[in-house]
Amino acid sequence: MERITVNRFSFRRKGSHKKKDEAKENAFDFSKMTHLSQEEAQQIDEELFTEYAFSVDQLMELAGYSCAVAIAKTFPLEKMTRDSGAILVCCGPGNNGGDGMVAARHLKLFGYKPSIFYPKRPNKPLFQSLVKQCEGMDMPFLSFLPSEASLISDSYNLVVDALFGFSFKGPPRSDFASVLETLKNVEVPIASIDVPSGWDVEKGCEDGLKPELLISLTAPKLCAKLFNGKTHYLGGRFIPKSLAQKYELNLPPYPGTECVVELKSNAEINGSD
Ligand SMILES: NC(=O)C1=CN([C@@H]2O[C@H](COP(=O)(O)OP(=O)(O)OC[C@H]3O[C@@H](n4cnc5c(N)ncnc54)[C@H](OP(=O)(O)O)[C@@H]3O)[C@@H](O)[C@H]2O)[C@@H](O)CC1
Ligand SMILES: [K+]
Repeated sequence: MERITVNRFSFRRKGSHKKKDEAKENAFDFSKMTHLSQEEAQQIDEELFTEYAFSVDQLMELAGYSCAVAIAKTFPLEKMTRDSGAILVCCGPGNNGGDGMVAARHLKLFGYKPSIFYPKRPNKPLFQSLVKQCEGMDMPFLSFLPSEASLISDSYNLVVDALFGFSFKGPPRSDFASVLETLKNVEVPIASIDVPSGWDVEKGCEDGLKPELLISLTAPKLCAKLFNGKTHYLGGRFIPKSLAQKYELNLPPYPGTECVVELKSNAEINGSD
């Protein structure tokens, strides 16, 4: 490795870090990547709060930010054709919905035009603040979701699915069943946060949503083995090394200071591409 010495300090020559990261990524065996069960995902989440004393809003901010970055990398603003970057962010009643509002806030700062559909709001300060932040940044909240999928496809470039994450237990109850049915029929791409909503966290769902982008947080869940969309990112770069070792998480390294890392598609992993 080439080093330059300036006074007493020694620096790696610019670019050598990048090459090292790329080499590590290339060396990663995706066929051995960790996929979490629902219970493991919930246990890790719980430990982050209890053993490591993180607060929910800290992790939600990092999770949502990484989703916004993955979305912007996959669907660049300048390629969007409808209403200069209009996107629809659908948020559910749990923390997955919270990630969705954080992602919406960052996407707005990146120049997109998010509208939010948030039909079931928990009566908790965290979620009330997230709503207030989004309203304060001029993001409209839809009072209902058009039941005709074509109205959504005509108005938005992308739907962000932040309805349910790793705590979903199917089948979807009536209030959200119709929302999921509508989203199944939209023709614009869907970006799902952590788990495609309506999918069983471990077994997936054959006739469920078919997102084009999936952003797995912490680690892919078992259902991600059935994800056939174009792009898969890992985000939520907040896992302490000791926790990763305890759960034997085998995940590709994040490049440099990036908050997301792109994962190989299942077709590439299984060699059918
Ligand atoms: N460590 C990490 O990686 C971090 C992850 N984070 C994020 O948190 C997400 C997990 O969040 P979560 O645990 O709050 O649950 P989530 O999946 O949003 O949904 C629960 C809600 O759904 C409801 N519900 C369930 N089944 C239903 C059904 N069949 N039909 C209808 N409703 C149903 C359920 O209702 P209940 O059954 O309680 O009445 C409850 O209201 C995770 O995926 C990631 O996005 C980050 O924010 C922080 C760090
Ligand atoms: K989701």
